[in-house]
Amino acid sequence: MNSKEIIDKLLNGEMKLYQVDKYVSPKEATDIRREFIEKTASCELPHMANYSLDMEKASARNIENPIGTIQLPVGVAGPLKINGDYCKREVYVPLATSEGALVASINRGASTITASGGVNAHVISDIMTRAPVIKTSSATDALKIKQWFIDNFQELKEIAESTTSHGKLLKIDPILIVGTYVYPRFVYFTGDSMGMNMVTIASEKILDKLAEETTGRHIALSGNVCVDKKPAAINMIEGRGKSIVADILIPEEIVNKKLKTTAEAIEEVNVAKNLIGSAAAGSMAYNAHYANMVAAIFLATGQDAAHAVEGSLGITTAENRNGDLYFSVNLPDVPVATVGGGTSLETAHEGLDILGVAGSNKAREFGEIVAATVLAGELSLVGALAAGHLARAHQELGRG
Ligand SMILES: CC(C)(COP(=O)([O-])OP(=O)([O-])OC[C@H]1O[C@@H](n2cnc3c(N)ncnc32)[C@H](O)[C@@H]1OP(=O)([O-])[O-])[C@@H](O)C(=O)NCCC(=O)NCCSC(=O)C[C@@](C)(O)CC(=O)[O-]
Ligand SMILES: NC(=O)C1=CN([C@@H]2O[C@H](COP(=O)(O)OP(=O)(O)OC[C@H]3O[C@@H](n4cnc5c(N)ncnc54)[C@H](OP(=O)(O)O)[C@@H]3O)[C@@H](O)[C@H]2O)C=CC1
Repeated sequence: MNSKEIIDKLLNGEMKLYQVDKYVSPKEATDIRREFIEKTASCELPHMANYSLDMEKASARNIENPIGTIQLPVGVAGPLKINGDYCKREVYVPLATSEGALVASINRGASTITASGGVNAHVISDIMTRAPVIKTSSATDALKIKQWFIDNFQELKEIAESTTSHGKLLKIDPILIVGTYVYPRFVYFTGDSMGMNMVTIASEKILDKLAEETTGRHIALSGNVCVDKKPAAINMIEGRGKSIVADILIPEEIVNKKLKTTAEAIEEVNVAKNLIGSAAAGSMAYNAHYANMVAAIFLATGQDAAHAVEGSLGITTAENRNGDLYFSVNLPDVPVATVGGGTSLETAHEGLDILGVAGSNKAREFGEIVAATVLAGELSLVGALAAGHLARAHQELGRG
């Protein structure tokens, strides 16, 4: 069948968009679907058509019904000096965004940090979670299922780990009970992958065993106690992905020169805005804009963009120490990968290459870089608010 015949079949409803791949190569299928959309939406898509990415590879594992790619500008911030447990060097950070002033802001934070000797960063927890929901007939039965998980942990660990050569089931904790429903939170180590496919496959095996040995009926493989891609207190407290803390002491003269303000003013803004303002609003993110830095790095390096929701959680602290500024960011929930998922898409791999963290044994180093970048952007924005420069900056850089 040639492309004209396929488009005719698509237009008259005889073929579905995802069936095009059966007749032509992934690249041709992409072109045909795009042409079909151009016809049905009466528009032209020359920019989505223009890409260098290997669509055959992408359509095998990253995308269904592809019609092309989108492009976002990528800027860099740096040099950013990091004194981490895994990352001990200066980096230039790739950032994909369309928000004018954001890269400038992170760059200013990086400049402030590097002039101050670097930012400290520590990964304090490294896990990925999946929590199914299981239905029982009574709270008493629910407690029995909870006990079954506790009593059989070693065997369940072996079952889960039989599905992966890198994943490890660390614990099942907490096991929540709500009436007749049981929510065991399976906590895994997933190596350098973000791990959601890995832990989902492993957890399903555990549920097969549950079905064989108990009367519990699993209703859904994800019962929302994981908590994946939603903001949640359990993730803030227990952690998810990498939990990371980064901090720095910035000398008074550098605060004055680079941020055009004082430690006292920054402390005041942080308390009034990030702590009290967030509490008054019922926000779960006691910070100014972690999501900005997390989303921009995630887009540049092939992370799952929806996880920016989780990366937005966390608390910023700022202290005036006799004119010097102590500043910290605390990120409990940053799911990152240097293998798997979208990390092998060509531009994503290049983004990881800029940071020197593509491939195995790099995920914690990457986590520290994310946290250091978050500190850079957070510091600059809180500094701009303290100096009264926010509107001016966006007037100049966001409306050029
Ligand atoms: C815009 C600045 C940086 C100007 O800051 P400045 O101090 O007036 O600029 P400067 O010309 O004196 O330069 C200082 C440093 O900024 C950097 N810099 C300066 N200009 C550029 C540029 N064009 N390109 C790249 N880097 C730039 C550069 O690092 C430079 O230092 P150097 O390296 O030369 O020693 C500052 O005013 C700023 O950071 N403002 C805050 C902007 C910001 O953080 N926006 C984030 C988005 S806001 C948002 O989305 C969330 C929000 C606000 O709604 C959340 C909430 O509710 O809080
Ligand atoms: N399934 C779901 O419910 C959800 C899926 N996702 C998607 O899941 C994807 C991410 O899942 P994820 O499991 O990370 O990725 P992949 O499904 O891409 O799997 C990555 C695999 O890489 C292998 N691997 C090779 N080297 C390493 C290493 N050094 N460390 C760890 N693993 C290694 C592992 O194989 P082995 O296991 O054999 O050791 C691992 O399973 C993303 O595309 C994301 O969008 C997101 C949210 C939910």
